[in-house]
Amino acid sequence: MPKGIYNVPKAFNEPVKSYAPGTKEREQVLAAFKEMYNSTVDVPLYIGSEEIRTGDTKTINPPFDHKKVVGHYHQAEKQHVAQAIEAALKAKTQWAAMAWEHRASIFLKAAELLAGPYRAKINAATMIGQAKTVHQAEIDSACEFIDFLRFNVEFMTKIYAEQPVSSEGIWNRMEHRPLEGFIYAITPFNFTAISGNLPSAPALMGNVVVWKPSATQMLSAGVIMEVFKEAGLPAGVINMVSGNSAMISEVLIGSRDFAGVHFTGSTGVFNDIWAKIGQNISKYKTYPRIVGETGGKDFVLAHPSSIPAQVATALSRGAFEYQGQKCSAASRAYIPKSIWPQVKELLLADMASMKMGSPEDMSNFVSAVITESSFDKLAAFIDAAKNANDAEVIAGGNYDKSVGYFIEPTVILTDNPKYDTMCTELFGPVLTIHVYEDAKWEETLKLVDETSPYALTGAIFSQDRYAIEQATKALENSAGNFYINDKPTGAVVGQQPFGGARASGTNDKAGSILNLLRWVSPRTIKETFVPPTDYRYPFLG
Ligand SMILES: NC(=O)c1ccc[n+]([C@@H]2O[C@H](COP(=O)([O-])OP(=O)(O)OC[C@H]3O[C@@H](n4cnc5c(N)ncnc54)[C@H](O)[C@@H]3O)[C@@H](O)[C@H]2O)c1
Ligand SMILES: N[C@@H](CCC=O)C(=O)O
Repeated sequence: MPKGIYNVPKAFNEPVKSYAPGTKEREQVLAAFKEMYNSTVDVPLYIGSEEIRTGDTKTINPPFDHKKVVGHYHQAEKQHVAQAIEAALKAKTQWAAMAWEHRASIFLKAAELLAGPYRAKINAATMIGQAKTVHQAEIDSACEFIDFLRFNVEFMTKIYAEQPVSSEGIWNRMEHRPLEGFIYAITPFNFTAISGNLPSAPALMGNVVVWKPSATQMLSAGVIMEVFKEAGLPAGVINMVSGNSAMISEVLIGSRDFAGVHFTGSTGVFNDIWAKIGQNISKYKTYPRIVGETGGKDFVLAHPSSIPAQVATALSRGAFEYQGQKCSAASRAYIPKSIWPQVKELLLADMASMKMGSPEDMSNFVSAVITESSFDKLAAFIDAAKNANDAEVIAGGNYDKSVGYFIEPTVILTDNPKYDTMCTELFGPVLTIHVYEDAKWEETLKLVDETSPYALTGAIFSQDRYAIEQATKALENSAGNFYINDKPTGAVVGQQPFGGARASGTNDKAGSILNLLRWVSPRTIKETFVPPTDYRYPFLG
């Protein structure tokens, strides 16, 4: 037990390295890339203290060179998932009882390992396995992951410090217990940082976790487990299983000890998980916490007063960085007629200069999309737009999967504001633009709000403060992360807590105190120093 009321190191955002030619970090990441690309890793299941190799493996292939094999990962069977629950529950008592400063130390050490000795490795794994350019890998797998770890430690101490008042003669205390049971963390392919945060945030608060990464993030998932182990995380606190998602969910959500799910991924999958939890509700020891951050159809709305170069740059970056595979990516835009010719000219010039290929070639701005099924889906939407009466492809539109799953950054222009790609999440480098009459600004605000079921991110551009105020109010429920004169991507931990409502999730704001509060169950303790010894009130005489 602590013998002091400790202060933790002040959290700060990890500075983003430049990787400019001639820098040490560029040399290091390229060396790590080469080494990983020319070897084959074998990613096991991590259950308790064991690394389990089931022999039922799947290959890991870089999306930009899909015939290349850079490793294998092992798939779990039912018995392994049950074993992971057992290992978690076995670790629980000791982990939950460990003094908080030791839990904090483990995750602060993980942050420093990522900032130093593991930086090149985790970035290279993210570049290869998830097809991120070096800058996109750096802001995700290095900086955002480090930020989650550092800031969560600080938030944890704020939660513990928040105490009720005590009136004379009594002492009221609040303790924040971990949940009874285990947490199921399910993570998406597109952010290594999210994969690290979803199991580690509940673990930091004293919980034990079974983590299921995405099949297309296994290369960096393996590195995350290496980092946690080297940081000193005790066996069984975070157990990693991969394989058939439906089977894994059936076992975990079907367990009496299931205490919560920490999910990030698509809305459909989250809805299924919620329904499964509902079906099992009478089985659980405690009501499970359900936290899910899901899809988006994120908008950029320009006012006639906005500056065309700013709008065009926000679209180039917001829509096409990481091939549009951010839940926050700008995927629908509303541009007033008066500035459209300039915005169009600048945007198309930007796009003409974007190079696409392997992340190893650092002159590439974009790379491949994650899988063949994603490629096929995107190609079908592009073809449909080419054949539509109410839409046209005005830039890009080509695709080729012979070597990698390459989809050219594409812009669809539509005069139908409810055109399919204005409403449906595509999750790729496809931006749909609707040009509106300047006089229809207010109608367009309504349109932006009502067009999609999602409410994750959105951006408005304007030089007119009245218009900014009006849009901020009109779009109050349209986005959980709302940007004024900035692109809708790139939230920073501690600065722009992230998440949305409506079909975009439970809005529990990853990278904030609000998220950590979901992983504890407070107990109020009242202690009376001198208890009464007579039941009669004074007025009874
Ligand atoms: N709101 C956010 O913060 C946020 C962040 C990143 C990604 N996303 C969303 O994630 C999606 C893209 O990621 P993805 O393609 O990895 O999503 P996905 O929904 O296909 O997969 C997410 C995770 O769920 C797993 N899964 C699939 N079926 C399952 C089941 N029946 N039971 C349990 N797990 C199951 C997958 O294996 C993966 O680990 C997009 O919709 C994007 O908007 C949202
Ligand atoms: N937090 C990231 C998006 C995560 C989802 O993919 C951003 O703000 O761009």
